Amino acid sequence: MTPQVEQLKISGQLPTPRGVALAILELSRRDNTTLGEIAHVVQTDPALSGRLIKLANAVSCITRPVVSVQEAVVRQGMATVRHLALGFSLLDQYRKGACDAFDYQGYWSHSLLMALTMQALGQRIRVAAADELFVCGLLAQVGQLALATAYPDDYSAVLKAHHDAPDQPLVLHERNRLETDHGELGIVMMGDWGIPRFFTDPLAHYEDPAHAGFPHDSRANSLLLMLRLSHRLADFALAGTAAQPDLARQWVEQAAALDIAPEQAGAFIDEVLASWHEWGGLLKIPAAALPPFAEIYHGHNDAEDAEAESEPPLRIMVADGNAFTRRKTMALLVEDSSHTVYPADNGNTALALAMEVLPHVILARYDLPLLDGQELCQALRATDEGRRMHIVLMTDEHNEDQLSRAYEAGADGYAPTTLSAKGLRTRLRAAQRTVQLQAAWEKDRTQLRQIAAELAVANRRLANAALTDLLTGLPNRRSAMDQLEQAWSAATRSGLPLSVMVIDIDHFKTINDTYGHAAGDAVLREAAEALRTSARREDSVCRIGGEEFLVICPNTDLDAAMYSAERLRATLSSRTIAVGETTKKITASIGVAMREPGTADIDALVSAADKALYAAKQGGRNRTRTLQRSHPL
Ligand SMILES: Nc1nc2c(ncn2[C@@H]2O[C@H](COP(=O)(O)OP(=O)(O)OP(=O)(O)O)[C@@H](O)[C@H]2O)c(=O)[nH]1
Repeated sequence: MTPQVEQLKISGQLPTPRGVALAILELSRRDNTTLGEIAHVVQTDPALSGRLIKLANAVSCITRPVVSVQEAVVRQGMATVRHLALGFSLLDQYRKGACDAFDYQGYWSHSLLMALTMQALGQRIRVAAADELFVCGLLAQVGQLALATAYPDDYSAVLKAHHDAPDQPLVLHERNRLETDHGELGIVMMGDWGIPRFFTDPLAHYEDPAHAGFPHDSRANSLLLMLRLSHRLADFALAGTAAQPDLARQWVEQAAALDIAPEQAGAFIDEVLASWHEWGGLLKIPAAALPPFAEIYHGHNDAEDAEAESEPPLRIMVADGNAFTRRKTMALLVEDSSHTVYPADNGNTALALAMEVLPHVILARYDLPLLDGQELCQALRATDEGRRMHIVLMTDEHNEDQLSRAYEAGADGYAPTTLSAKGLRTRLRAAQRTVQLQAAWEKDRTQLRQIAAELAVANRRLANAALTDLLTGLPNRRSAMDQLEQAWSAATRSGLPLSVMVIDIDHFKTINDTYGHAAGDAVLREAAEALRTSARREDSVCRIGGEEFLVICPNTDLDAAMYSAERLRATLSSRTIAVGETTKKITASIGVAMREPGTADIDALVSAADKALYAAKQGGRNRTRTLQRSHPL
């Protein structure tokens, strides 16, 4: 401990909790204090009671909600309650102070977000109780508050100097002027408050982790990474909108070191920021609501988009049972890239995850637990999706037998586990080419399918146009003959009768001559519409000549056809049709014929109806005739 810190402690100038928090702190130092006694003291402070209950519920989502202070105290334990009471007490007492350049509100806003991030990370990475991590985050920078409290004027000068020379770390500015720094001071204070060294040791190094020297797989190292990530998230939330996209990307890169895959980052951050906003309201600390993290993160510029297009982002799965090498590989993969990386810590998880997220590339350790790399490869290659994946097996030693077994199992490549960033990029390039080819092929296939679909539509339109009379929309002569051919075949097969009628508008030439061709066209359209809507549903009305219509009547004998024809004739003659400026009544003559054993083909049938039509015209028009046997009509 430096003399300055010693001096500060003696002079009593450092922030200290008061009231209930102080009582709890002192009570918990005694050997025989019970949780019931602590709960009793907590209850005397309604604000503290509410905050403890809220926190207890935030981390115990599986069990039933906590509703009483006693329960919250039992669930959190004496040490945690003591530290939470301390943190909240400091927050309430030091909302403002004499240090002009110190942003007290901003300090608590940052600390609160660190606390909530630590708590949320604690739910994923179980290095300590989530409530303890909350306190650890809340007090992580309490040394700054202490310096602002003890040396208000000097610390203002320190902050101004840091503002003018931001490249130099704050601790250096602090040391230059005050011969101590917030890190050192904070750790001493927390030690005095009984916060275990397990929490305070990483605090000494998290702002400069390169010199920490903790073993990579140690809890202290995890805690250090968590503190760093929490600090970065608080920096991100409090930064201006211009700086946020870059900070967001840095955060995602660093989060990979704690197995938080980039696509999980958004949901994680949004959730933490939502609770920050909520707690901010509760504690009356600024905590602005931010847009969804994905929106900030994807604020790419055009140059980046162009780059991404030339090197498409990949879905990459890193399957490695060793947490350290897995995180290292993940960190290398997300560095300067927009790849999405999925971690798996054993072969079974890797297989299930691969089938779910369909990665483009799999980097799998040969010695994966449960299902080794070779077995994973074989299992994947047995599936359609798995055959498209680019699989690189990784091993520690160069072993010829393993190498040949890896290729036999279907691996695309082989790499040492100690792969450098450059080596990794080289291997990804091959996968990227395959993905680009697959994407180009997929694009071509989609385009071809589109063209084929458009052609089919165009062909159908053409076919329809070729079979449709443009003026009336009715099937034209060609279509009529096709339909009649089909009806003829059906009648041959079924032995059912088949009849046709030929309908010709009377004195149509006069309409044309009197009112003009356009008026004639209008009359034809009206007549066609009248015939189409009045004919029986199973009959087909077609226009086979100028003012001549053919009606095909399947499964209809002569009597029924004559009856139906007469109905159509009556319909036409009852209509008043607008012709130019005036209206006109039209009539039509109809010839009917039924297929008989002696009828040779469809031409003979239509010709028989034509002859009957001629008879109708001869008989005075506006009538229906058949020549096949005498008929009362
Ligand atoms: N407006 C118009 N007229 C057409 C069309 N097709 C044919 N015509 C005319 O229809 C008339 C047919 O007349 P005709 O077959 O001589 O006999 P009609 O005047 O109908 O007298 P009948 O059939 O003997 O009652 C001709 O003047 C053709 O020019 C068309 O698409 N539009």
